[in-house]
Amino acid sequence: MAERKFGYTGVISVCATGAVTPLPAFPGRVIATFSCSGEKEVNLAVEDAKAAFNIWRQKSGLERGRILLEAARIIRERTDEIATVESINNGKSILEARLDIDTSWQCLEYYAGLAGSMAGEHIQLPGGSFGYTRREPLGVCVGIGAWNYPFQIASWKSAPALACGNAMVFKPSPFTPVSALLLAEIYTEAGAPPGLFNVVQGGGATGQLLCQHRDVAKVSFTGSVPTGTKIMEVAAKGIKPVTLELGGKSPLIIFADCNLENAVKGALMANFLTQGEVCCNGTRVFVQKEILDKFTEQVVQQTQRIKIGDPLLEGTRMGPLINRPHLERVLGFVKGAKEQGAKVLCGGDPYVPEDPKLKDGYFMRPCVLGNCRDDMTCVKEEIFGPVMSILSFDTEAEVLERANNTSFGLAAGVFTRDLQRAHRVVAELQAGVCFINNYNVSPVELPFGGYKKSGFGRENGRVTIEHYSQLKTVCVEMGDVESAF
Ligand SMILES: NC(=O)C1=CN([C@@H]2O[C@H](COP(=O)(O)OP(=O)(O)OC[C@H]3O[C@@H](n4cnc5c(N)ncnc54)[C@H](O)[C@@H]3O)[C@@H](O)[C@H]2O)C=CC1
Repeated sequence: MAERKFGYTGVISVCATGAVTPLPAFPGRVIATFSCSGEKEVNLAVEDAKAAFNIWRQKSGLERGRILLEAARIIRERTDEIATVESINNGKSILEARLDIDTSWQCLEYYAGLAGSMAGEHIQLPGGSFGYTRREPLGVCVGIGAWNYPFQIASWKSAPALACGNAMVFKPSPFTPVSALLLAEIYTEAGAPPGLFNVVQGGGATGQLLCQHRDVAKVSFTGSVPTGTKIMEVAAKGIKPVTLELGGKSPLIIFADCNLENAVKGALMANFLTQGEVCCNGTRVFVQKEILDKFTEQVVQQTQRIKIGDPLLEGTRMGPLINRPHLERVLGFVKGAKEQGAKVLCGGDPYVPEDPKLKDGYFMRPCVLGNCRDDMTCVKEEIFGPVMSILSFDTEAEVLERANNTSFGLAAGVFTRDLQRAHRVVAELQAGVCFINNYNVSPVELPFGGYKKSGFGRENGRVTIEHYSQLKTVCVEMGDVESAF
């Protein structure tokens, strides 16, 4: 077995006992052991990031961009290797892991391009006086990630942070601790000062230590609503800005005039990527009555064809869920849905692959639920697994009201051939990210983030610069002081 040791940037608290082996991760097998960071290690990591920040903030945007571009190049070159680690880390198929790595280096490239163009304004004032603004970094930012897109989340948070001149201490989810370390290694190799992107490991306690640290200027968090609430409370005590990327229960609206083939593909994209463990999934699929039967039949057929198994095999399209308790939770939602009157049209049960090595894996068959009503738990709560709920509707006004009847507001989708209807509907949808005639594509040029309880702040796109920088106003007097005294 080839051994691979993970390198770290600067002083970090991670202690990987033994090497991580990027070979088939048999279910339940320990691939790496990390110790959680306590107060001492968190302090060291922040101290280290502060030192790096003092070097980094003095570089021009162009210089920072050059290092980000180099890091993007290294990620691109190592795509297969990183994707393999990510697939083992999370359980997602190798095909999807490669896509995650692609969007990661694209994000670095995008912000590398913007780094050199960040600028303030010059404002003329009376009597030859003037003012100007400087766009300055915030300092040491903290990134806290969920387990579903470990490398991508670390990249989407660090790229804009670093482009703006900040340092970042990042804490991955304890369920997927491995791949963020590769990113740290790559930033260093690309020429970033040691400690600029620093990784600490641990769970909630470590996360809290980071959020409350007095030298931390900002927290960007991806995870659940309850944790987001706690983070906001802690950040409020220090008057720290936060970006919160939280959960969702997004609607996908299929009108009768849609291109049915695309709508069916869209519904699968909206529900079954990364074993359904995707925050922006369109899990409430509203289908106009006229095409309900046809749509449902085709969706079920295609869902049954999804190949489940070893995520490292090229043909696999769905791997295991993140862990046993989560699998049981998702299966529990299916059971509850049946009890409330939903009909399981396919899947929703544990899956045992033929390969004996995989027999204890956390696999389940992707599930389509019919006969759903808006008041069912499976329709109201985020399941975060491969479970699609199909609901039927009659009119546009009705479906809009039902689609918006949720405390979440991350994403929404609409399939129709009617151009005016498409834009009219998305204008009314209470969601931060809307898709017309597609679902779950996330080009890094477009801002991503939620409305309502799905959070605030944005990742990707130009706007994120606002979330990782602050504006300094400089007022310059060219005449004499006119004193009031
Ligand atoms: N909007 C978005 O971009 C995304 C949102 N999510 C959401 O994340 C959730 C699933 O991810 P999980 O990892 O289970 O979420 P989680 O909220 O349990 O944990 C997320 C991260 O927060 C850390 N954490 C836990 N307690 C903390 C505390 N008190 N202070 C600071 N950090 C703390 C965890 O260790 C982990 O790194 C789902 O609700 C999903 O919708 C997931 C991916 C993307």
